[in-house]
Amino acid sequence: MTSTDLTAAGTSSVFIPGPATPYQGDIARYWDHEARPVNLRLGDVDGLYHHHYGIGDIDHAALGDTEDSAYEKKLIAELHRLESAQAELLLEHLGSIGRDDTLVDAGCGRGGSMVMAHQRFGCKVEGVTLSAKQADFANQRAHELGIEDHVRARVCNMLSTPFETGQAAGSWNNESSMYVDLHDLFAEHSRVLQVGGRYVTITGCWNPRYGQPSKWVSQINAHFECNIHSRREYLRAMADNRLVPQAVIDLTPDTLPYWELRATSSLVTGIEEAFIESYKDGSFQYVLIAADRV
Ligand SMILES: C[S@@+](CC[C@H](N)C(=O)[O-])C[C@H]1O[C@@H](n2cnc3c(N)ncnc32)[C@H](O)[C@@H]1O
Ligand SMILES: CC(C)=CCC/C(C)=C/COP(=O)(O)OP(=O)(O)O
Ligand SMILES: [Mg+2]
Repeated sequence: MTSTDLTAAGTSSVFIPGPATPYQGDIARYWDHEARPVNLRLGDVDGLYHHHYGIGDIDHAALGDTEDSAYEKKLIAELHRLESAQAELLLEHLGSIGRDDTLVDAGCGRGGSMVMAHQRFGCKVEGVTLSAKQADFANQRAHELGIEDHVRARVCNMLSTPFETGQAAGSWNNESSMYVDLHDLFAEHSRVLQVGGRYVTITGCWNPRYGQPSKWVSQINAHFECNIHSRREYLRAMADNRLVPQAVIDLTPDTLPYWELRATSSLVTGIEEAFIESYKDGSFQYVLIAADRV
């Protein structure tokens, strides 16, 4: 078995098993090397670093005149505001969470959603990511904010977590479920959640009404080395794992303004067209699913 001793990286002295599969090794490397300005410059706005997209209407008054020398800075702040609004919507769907509760963020990235969850509920938040760089980053931010006793990221496979059965009052995947088999994923959430606990995901999924994944969906998969599932697959895998949907919200119209604004910025990455076109032709959807663990 391969292993990583993260003592030198400052994260933990515990023995961490290597990736469960060669694919997971690819994904760990991908996120270890990720440093796109569209993510870092947005995170620098207020110290919440996200790896997900935005929702909501553009505040044109806040953006002001495109000719203004401060316009680009305002544009970055606006994109960041929309990404944080996305995380707020996800957290809202966790329902009422107490200070003594524990939440699990599966695929936590640099930890922006974890910090927001702690600030909202005062509770413990445990995150897992395949990337040691991301876990270090998230733990460093928690330390800087003085919340390291409540917010912690670990290098760990979300399909096989160290959490106790029934430990969590809530758990979520924020744009991280397209890297795993959904039956395996929901079996693990179902194990970790207490009965009556709440699971929430915000994800991009292909639309069964379109027929099969469109060329745009294939382009997004290739760009991120992920495997986008269909909406039908989500609902089936939840039903098979004691997760009963309470809300299924199509956020596609709410995320389009974010993409159209982002496409005009200097921080474009080249994937904007695929998101805009697939949302418009109906082959791809941005959805929130909130489910009760029964
Ligand atoms: C697009 S990022 C989303 C990050 C975060 N949820 C957010 O909203 O900012 C995808 C994340 O999923 C994580 N991930 C992918 N497969 C994973 C797995 N099998 N176990 C744990 N984390 C995984 C990656 O390491 C990365 O942190
Ligand atoms: C909705 C779908 C299909 C998401 C795929 C997962 C993903 C890579 C999310 C955004 O990460 P990011 O914030 O690092 O990406 P970017 O650099 O494009 O902002
Ligand atoms: Mg991003």
